[in-house]
Amino acid sequence: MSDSPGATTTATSAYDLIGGAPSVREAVDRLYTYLLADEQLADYFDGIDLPRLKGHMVMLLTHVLGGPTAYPVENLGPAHARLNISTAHYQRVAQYAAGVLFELHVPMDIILQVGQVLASVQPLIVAEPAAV
Ligand code: HEM
Repeated sequence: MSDSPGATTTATSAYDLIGGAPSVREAVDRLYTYLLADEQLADYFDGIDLPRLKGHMVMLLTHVLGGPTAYPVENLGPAHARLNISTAHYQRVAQYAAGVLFELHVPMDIILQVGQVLASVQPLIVAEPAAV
């Protein structure tokens, strides 16, 4: 047991573990580079304010990793509602997100943790099949 003044019991967040803000920014930059280069996905981002979108994604990823920024997850529904996103396209984006984290040597446990959060917001992002 240590009572030294500098001792801390604060658990290191996944955010700190992967290198904090610079790592998150790099992950988001790479993610949108891949999404815009994918011909199945690029059209969704036509006319979108990309710096603003990246800023929100940085906030979301920071939030998910236990970092200092909050992002109201309930905003995801309204943000994607008009886009009519299919499950296949959702999966494509989620796979790119996992791939980017892997590329940046993020530990697999954290990638899986992020993946669970992405899965939990899938219903907010994917359009329900139209009732006929
Ligand atoms: C995989 C899970 C996804 C997450 C976590 C996510 C996250 C986000 C976030 C944080 C925003 C910004 C919302 C705001 O303005 O506050 C956003 C907007 C947007 N997302 Fe996603 N997204 C996902 C999937 C997708 C998919 C699958 C597509 C299309 C294939 C997509 C296309 C867009 C577009 C075009 C916008 C901009 C909407 C606008 O400003 O009008 N997203 N997304």
